[in-house]
Amino acid sequence: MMTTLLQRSSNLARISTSSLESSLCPHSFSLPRFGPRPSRLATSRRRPYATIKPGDLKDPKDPKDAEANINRKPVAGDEEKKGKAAPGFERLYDNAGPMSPQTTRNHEPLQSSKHSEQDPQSKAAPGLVNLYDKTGPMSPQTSDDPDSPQMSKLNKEEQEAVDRLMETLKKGLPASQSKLLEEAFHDMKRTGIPMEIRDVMNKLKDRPLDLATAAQLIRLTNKVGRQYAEKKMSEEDQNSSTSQKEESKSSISGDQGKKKKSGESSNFKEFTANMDTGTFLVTALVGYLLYRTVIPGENSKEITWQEFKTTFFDKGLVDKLTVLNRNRVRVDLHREATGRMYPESPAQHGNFRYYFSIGSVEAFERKLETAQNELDIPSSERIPVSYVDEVPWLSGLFSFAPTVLFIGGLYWLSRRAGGGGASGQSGIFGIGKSRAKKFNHETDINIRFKDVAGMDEAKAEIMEFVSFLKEPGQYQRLGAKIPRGALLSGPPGTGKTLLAKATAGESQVPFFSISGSEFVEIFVGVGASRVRDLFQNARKHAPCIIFIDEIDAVGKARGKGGFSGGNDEREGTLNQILTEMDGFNTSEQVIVLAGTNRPDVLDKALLRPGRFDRQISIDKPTMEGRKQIFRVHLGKIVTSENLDHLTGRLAALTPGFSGADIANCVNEAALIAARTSADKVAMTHFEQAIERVIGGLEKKSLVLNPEEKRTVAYHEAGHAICGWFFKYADPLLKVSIIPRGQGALGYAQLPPPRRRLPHER
Ligand SMILES: Nc1ncnc2c1ncn2[C@@H]1O[C@H](COP(=O)(O)OP(=O)(O)OP(=O)(O)O)[C@@H](O)[C@H]1O
Repeated sequence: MMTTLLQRSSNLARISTSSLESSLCPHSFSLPRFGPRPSRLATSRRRPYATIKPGDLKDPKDPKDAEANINRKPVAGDEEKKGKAAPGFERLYDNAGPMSPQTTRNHEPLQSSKHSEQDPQSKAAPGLVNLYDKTGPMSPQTSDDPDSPQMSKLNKEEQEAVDRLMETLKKGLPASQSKLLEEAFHDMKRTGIPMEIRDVMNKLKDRPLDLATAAQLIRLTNKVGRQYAEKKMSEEDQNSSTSQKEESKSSISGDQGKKKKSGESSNFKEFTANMDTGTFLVTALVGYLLYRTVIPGENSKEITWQEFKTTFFDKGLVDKLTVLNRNRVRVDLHREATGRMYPESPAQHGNFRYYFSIGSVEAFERKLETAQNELDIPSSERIPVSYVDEVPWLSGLFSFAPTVLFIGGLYWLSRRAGGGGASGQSGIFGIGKSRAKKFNHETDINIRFKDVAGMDEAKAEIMEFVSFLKEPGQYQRLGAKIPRGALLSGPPGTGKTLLAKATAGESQVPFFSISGSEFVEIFVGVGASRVRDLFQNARKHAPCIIFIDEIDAVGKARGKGGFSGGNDEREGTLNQILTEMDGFNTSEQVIVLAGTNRPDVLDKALLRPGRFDRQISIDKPTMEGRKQIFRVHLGKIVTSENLDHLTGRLAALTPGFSGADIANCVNEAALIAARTSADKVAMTHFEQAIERVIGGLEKKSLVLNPEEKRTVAYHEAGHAICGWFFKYADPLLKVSIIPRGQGALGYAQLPPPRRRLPHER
C-alpha cells in the first residue's frame, strides 16, 4: 500500500494541518496528501511582451533602447530642428528684423535709427512731420531708448493692471510656468509692448472688439511670445560664448569642457522658438486677459426713447445712430460736448455707449423724423442712421459652446472606451478594429530559436515555416502548397508563445499577437469584424505571422457547451476565422500560429488540412530539456557555480516544472540572493527558490509546539524510511518540517527518476 502511494506520479508527500490533527488523535488514521498543486506552479508567470502598448514600436523598458538613446550622437539634422523660424518669418526674428530683440532699449542702438533716416518710407507725410514724433500730440509713450520706436511702454495704470493679472494667473498655474510668466511680464513692463498691439488697443477705445481684431490681437501676442523666446535664446548664446571664452582663458581640462558643452546644448533646447499649441493657447489667453484688464470691457446702458430724446437728442449731443439687428439702436454722442454738459457722465469715455430698443425700424424712423421736424433740423444736418446686422462674437461663441462641448465629450468618451487599436483608429468608431499587437521584427522581436531551449522536434517542425517565409520560391517552384498554420498545444508555460515569437524573429517578419478572448465583445458581429480586420492588416504587411493565443476562447467546437444557440457571437467569430484561413491563396505569405492548452475542445473544422495543418504538441520539458532551459535563464544571472553541475542538479530537483516555472525559479533565486545582499547567486539560493516554488511561501508566523513538531517529524520520517528502503519506491530527495503554503506542515520529496510506462504505474 505504502509502495503504491510512493510510486504515484507526483513526488511530494506532505503533512497538512488536518492530517496532523488527525494523527495526533489516537483513534483516527489519515493518509498524507500527495503531489504539488499544479495551480501553484503556474502562478505568477509573467508575460512581459503583453505589457507593450500597441503604438509603441519599442519596448520602453528595454535597457538597450534606453542605452541607445543615451549614446546616440547628435546628427546634422538635429541642429536644424532647433529654433528655426517658420518660412517667411526668417527676417522677422533675425537681428535686423523689426521684432528683433535688439531693437529694445537694452541693446545697442543699431540699424533702426539709421534705418529710419535712410528709409524714405519711414518718413512722415509733409505736414504731418510733427504729429508722430516724440513731441507730437499723438506720440505714444515710448521706451527710454530713443532708437526703439517699435515698442511702447506701459503707463503706470497699465503696469498695475498687468501686476493684478499676473497675481490672478499665478494662482492657477504650476510654479514653473508661473515663474516663466512672471519673467515674461517683467520683461513686458521693462521693454513695453509692440507698437502694433498699442495701435490695436487704441483702436479698441472707440469700437468694440470684433472677431478679426481678436484674431489680430492673438497673432500679435503670439509674436511677443516668440520674441521673448528668441531673446532668451540670444541671451543664452551670449552667456555661453562668454563662458566659453572664460573657459579657454582659464584652460580647464578637456573633460570639463565637454561637460560644460553638453550642459549648454540642453539649455539651448529649452528655449526653442517653435510655438506649440499649448504655448499658443497660453499666449492667446494672456493676450485676451491683458486686453480685458488694460481696457475695461465695453460699458453700456439701456435707456428709453424718451430719455434719449430729452437728455441727448433735444440738446444736440447725438453724433450718430446705429440700428443693430433691426431691434436696437446704439447712440454715438459728441463726446466733448457731452463732457461739457454732463461732466459726471460716463458717456464721455471712449468705450461707453447708450442703447435703446425699438419695436420696428419703420416706427423708429417715423419717430425720429417727427422729432427732427419738431426741432426744424435741416435735412443736410440730420442725424446719420446706419443699419448693422451683427452677431456679438462672444455670444456667438457661447451659443456654439454646448455643441462643441457635446461633440468634444463624445469624442473623449469614445477614445476612452476604445483604448487604442492596432490600426490607429480607436474609440467607438474603432470597436470593430483588431486589437492585435504588432511587433516590429527589426526592433521588438529579438527572440531567436537559440533562446527557446529544448523542444527540438517542435523547432524542427516550425523551421519549415521559417524557410517558407524566407524563400517562398523554392516551394512554389515545385508546386508545393505551404501549410497555412500550425497549432501549438501543450500545458501552460511550456513556451508556445515563445516559440511563435522566435519563429517571427528568425524569419524577420512582422508578428501580430492577439489573444482569442480579445475577439469576444458584448456586441454582436464585433468579433467577426475584428478577425476580418486582423487578416486584412496582416495581408497588408505580408509576409508576416499571426499568433492567436488561447484560441480555445473562440475556437470551441460548435454546438457544444459554451455556445448557446445557432447565432452565437463566438460562433460567428469562429466562422470568420475559418473563412479567412480559407481565403488565403497559396502565394500569400501569411502564416497563422495558434496556441492552446485544450486542443481536445477545438472545433474539428479548425484542424482540418488547409487551416491548422500542423499540430505541434509541446510537452513539459524532460530532464535534458530542463537543463537546457536552466542554461538559457542562468545566462542572465550572476553566479560563480559550475554551470554543468548547477544545471544538472537543478534539473534533477525540478521534475514536472514547465519552462515558465524554471524561469520563475531562477528569478526567485536571484531575488533571494539580492535580499540577503549576496554578491552572487549560490546553490542555496536556488534550493530555497525551488522549495518556495514547490511548497509555497515559508510560514514563519506558524510556530509549532514541540509536541506538534515531533509528530510532524515522525510522519515525514515515515515517508523517508519507506522511500529509502522499499524496492519500488522513488528515491528520497528531501524531507522538511518547515510549514509552507496552505496548511502544509512538512513534506518529503520523492521525485521519480524517469517517466513511467502505464503498465508500471
Ligand atoms: N523552452 C523554453 N526555453 C526558454 N524559456 C522558456 C521555455 N519555455 C518557457 N519559457 C519561459 O516561460 C515563459 C512563458 O512561456 P510562454 O508564455 O511561451 O508559455 P505558453 O506556453 O505560451 O503559456 P500559455 O499557454 O499559458 O500561454 C517564457 O517567457 C520563457 O521565459
